[in-house]
Amino acid sequence: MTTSNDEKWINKKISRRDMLKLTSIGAAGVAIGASGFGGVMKAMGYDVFEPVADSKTTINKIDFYGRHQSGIITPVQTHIYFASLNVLVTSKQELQELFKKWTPLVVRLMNGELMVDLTTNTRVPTGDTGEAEGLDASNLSITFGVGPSLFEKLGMSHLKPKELEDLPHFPKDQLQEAFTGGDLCIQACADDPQVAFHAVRNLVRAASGKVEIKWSQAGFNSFPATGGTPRNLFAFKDGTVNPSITDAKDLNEVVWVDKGWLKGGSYLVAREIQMHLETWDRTSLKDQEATFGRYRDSGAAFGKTKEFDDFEVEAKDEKGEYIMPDISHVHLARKSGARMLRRSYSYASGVMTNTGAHDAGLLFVSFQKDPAQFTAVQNSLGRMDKMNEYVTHRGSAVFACFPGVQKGSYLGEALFNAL
Ligand SMILES: C=CC1=C(C)c2cc3[nH]c(cc4nc(cc5[nH]c(cc1n2)c(C)c5CCC(=O)O)C(CCC(=O)O)=C4C)c(C)c3C=C
Ligand SMILES: [Fe+2]
Repeated sequence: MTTSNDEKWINKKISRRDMLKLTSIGAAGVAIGASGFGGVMKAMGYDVFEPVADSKTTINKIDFYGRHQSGIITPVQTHIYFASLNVLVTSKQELQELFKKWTPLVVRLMNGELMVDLTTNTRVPTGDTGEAEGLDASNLSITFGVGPSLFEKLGMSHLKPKELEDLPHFPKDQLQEAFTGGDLCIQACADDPQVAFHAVRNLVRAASGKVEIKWSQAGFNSFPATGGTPRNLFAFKDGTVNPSITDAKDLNEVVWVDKGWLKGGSYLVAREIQMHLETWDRTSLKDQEATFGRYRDSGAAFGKTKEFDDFEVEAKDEKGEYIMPDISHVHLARKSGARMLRRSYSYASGVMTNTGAHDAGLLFVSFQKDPAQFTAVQNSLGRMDKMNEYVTHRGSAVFACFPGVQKGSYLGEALFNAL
């Protein structure tokens, strides 16, 4: 690390007297060689941020640094561990310190490394909980967002983007506090469930006393051996119509925020949606297909043969009836005219104790440049969506996900610089 980099990350203002002290230490050449300028600053009580680089040798690794955070246009991994957190810190400065602390830890986790180097002292708790030892980086991505409630809590309301509001109540919502809201989110996705869980567990542990988990959800996606779109727990291909993650123009139109401190970031909507599998399993295949307006096996839209064949939502048959039923999920979603990048995961969390039914469903996750895009689609689905018979929305949250981090910077820097 260079001296100029170190200097950039000094939290407190350095007084002239302190600077003189430092200069004399430097002149005397004491200890600086071993620990560097950063070490000296730390010893003097200054909080110094030490960046960690993306590893060039780790296999199955997603880069941390870049224009955008990982986990948004990263190819979808097989597992998610999503945590919504409330902050216990009471000042912006403490929150900034937390993100400075988290940043190098996140790079290490995404490098497939332990959070901290192992100690041989068995008398103290270990710095890393250890369950990811021997596992590779597993394409771990970690995405941080801030929720509307954070801004008022920490006296930063003037910096809350006007788009960042709790989602409105939708007609069929049965939201439970236990799956709703949160000041911050950590979305960890990986091709190994333990790697994703380990990341969240250790980041929360490193923030002990500063954050608490409000709600969390583990999820999975299974990809066909030959590749392609995963199927949800209703057995339908889910994620067919999505912006291409390599089409920069489309992503700028649909996903990336282009103004203010959030420029290069995106809004994440999370919906915990229970799927009533027992009811679905009693439904004929014909009705199941009519629910989506797509064929189950091929994933093609009604009247088409291949999954990605384009369709005209208003197209009618010779009897003058819509080819894609007008109350089907896809018809209504498409008709809204709004677009989003969906990145959802199935979950199966045991049994509903009151009914004995599966507690299973979809952790719906979408990214968009404005949460209004989600609201437009959900309003279009409204009370009409034929899928409503089979699902219950029980959780909802929205977060502004920071732009990407450049080496030497830290998560959320643009927000804190705007303070
Ligand atoms: C408000 C946004 C959406 C919610 C909530 C939602 C829930 C949900 N969806 C499925 C299954 C499928 N959805 C499909 C397509 C689709 N869904 C949305 C939006 C929401 N879905 C959009 C924008 C689209 C694409 C519409 C289009 O333009 O074609 C499909 C079809 C295949 C696909 O394109 O992915 C399925 C299947 C479930 C099970 C669910 C909640 C549990
Ligand atoms: Fe959908």
